[in-house]
Amino acid sequence: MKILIADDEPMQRELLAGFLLKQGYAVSTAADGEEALVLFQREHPQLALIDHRMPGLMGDALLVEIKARNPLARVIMITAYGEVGTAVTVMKAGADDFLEKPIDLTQLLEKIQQIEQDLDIADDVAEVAETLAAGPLPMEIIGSSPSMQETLSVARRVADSPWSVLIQGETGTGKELIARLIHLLGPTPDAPFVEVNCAAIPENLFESELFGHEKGAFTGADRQRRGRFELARGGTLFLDEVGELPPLLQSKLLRALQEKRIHRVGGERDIAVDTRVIAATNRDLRAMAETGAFREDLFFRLNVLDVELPPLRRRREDIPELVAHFLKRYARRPTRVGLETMDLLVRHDYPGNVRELEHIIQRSLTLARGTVLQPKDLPEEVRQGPQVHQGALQERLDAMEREMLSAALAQVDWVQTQAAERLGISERVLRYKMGKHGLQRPKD
Ligand SMILES: Nc1ncnc2c1ncn2[C@@H]1O[C@H](COP(=O)(O)OP(=O)(O)OP(=O)(O)O)[C@@H](O)[C@H]1O
Repeated sequence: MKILIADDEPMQRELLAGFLLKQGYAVSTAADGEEALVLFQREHPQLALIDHRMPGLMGDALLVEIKARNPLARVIMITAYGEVGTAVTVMKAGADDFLEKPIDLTQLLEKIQQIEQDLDIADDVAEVAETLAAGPLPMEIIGSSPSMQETLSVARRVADSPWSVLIQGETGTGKELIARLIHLLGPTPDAPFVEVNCAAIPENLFESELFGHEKGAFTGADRQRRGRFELARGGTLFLDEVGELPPLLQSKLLRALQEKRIHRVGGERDIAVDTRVIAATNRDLRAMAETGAFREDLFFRLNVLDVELPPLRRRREDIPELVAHFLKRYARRPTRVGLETMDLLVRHDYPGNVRELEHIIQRSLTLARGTVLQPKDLPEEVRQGPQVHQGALQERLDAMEREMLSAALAQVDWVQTQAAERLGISERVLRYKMGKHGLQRPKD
């Protein structure tokens, strides 16, 4: 049996690894959650021993990621002594078992042997892991409309080349899905696919997140850490919402792409990386490059190949098929969609695109009484159908929206989290709306 140990505490890690090796198990060790995930993808262990408290990707998050990649893999969570609450939480979150510190090695061995007995199906685990490792499979991408077919055929053609790809499309159109498809169809489908959401990382942590850091590089850097660029070595680095990358990082990314080398924060030497970069954006990056809001040379680097994802309202013929797909995925029992309901679904405009449709189906399923979705199960804005008073009214509303957005943003010095909170919308919706109205932080 292969066992993965994830613990940031070197002593504990080595103690466990040494003990388990002596018992004849194949052991690999990781010092943090990200590394653990990479190892998990590569080696398909049947069991992971995870320290609940780790910096970076926490034990909880790692648990979820592992179970998402292979539901059959077992996870034993190591919790601090006396933290009954934590133990309950991790079990609820899907851990198979937990052990309190200090670890009783005899007890650990018993648990492992029990798992081994349960896992006569050990071979199946490896097989499932292999199919799941790279995320959603290509056939899960729905779209027979001509525009989606065109997009998919471009994606297939660019997959083989080593060049950077820029995927453009509104929020929720499936950019990440296409990025995974390109990775899977590329020359190294088994290598890691590592995602970075450029809008979600605080500016001061960006460089270390992307390129890693050496021990002591800054206050709090109490150990060496590899960045996502390095973790994606040989595979694909997916830079989501690349338009949000701060200017300094834009230069550093450009250098990394040009020289195929990176530099950890506080590091003395360069590290060669043969990582393919796929970037995605819901903003008009070309326009941003033209106005100087995004480095033009970086734009050209990223945009060597480009894939365009059409908004859902431009390919309404895909809607029924997507509805069927999400019903199959989320309905607990066979469920149909009434004619009138489907009609409303096809006519809705979906500013949040496929993700919005997915959420609508999920939500409707929880509201529906019978096995047929009715119009009353749909959210208000879908049920009302397309607005008749477009034109003048729409223009006024748009103008009002734009004004409210820019006022809210200016009040909080363009901190998007705070502006979204003031407006009572999610950050994602805020960014979408900023894109729609071409709102950008003014340069000082
Ligand atoms: N063609 C499709 N077939 C099936 N599912 C899809 C399709 N397109 C998108 N989805 C689903 O819709 C959701 C959103 O897709 P994804 O995260 O890839 O969008 P995105 O463009 O990367 O969004 P964002 O810009 O907000 O990051 C996901 O759950 C994805 O699985």
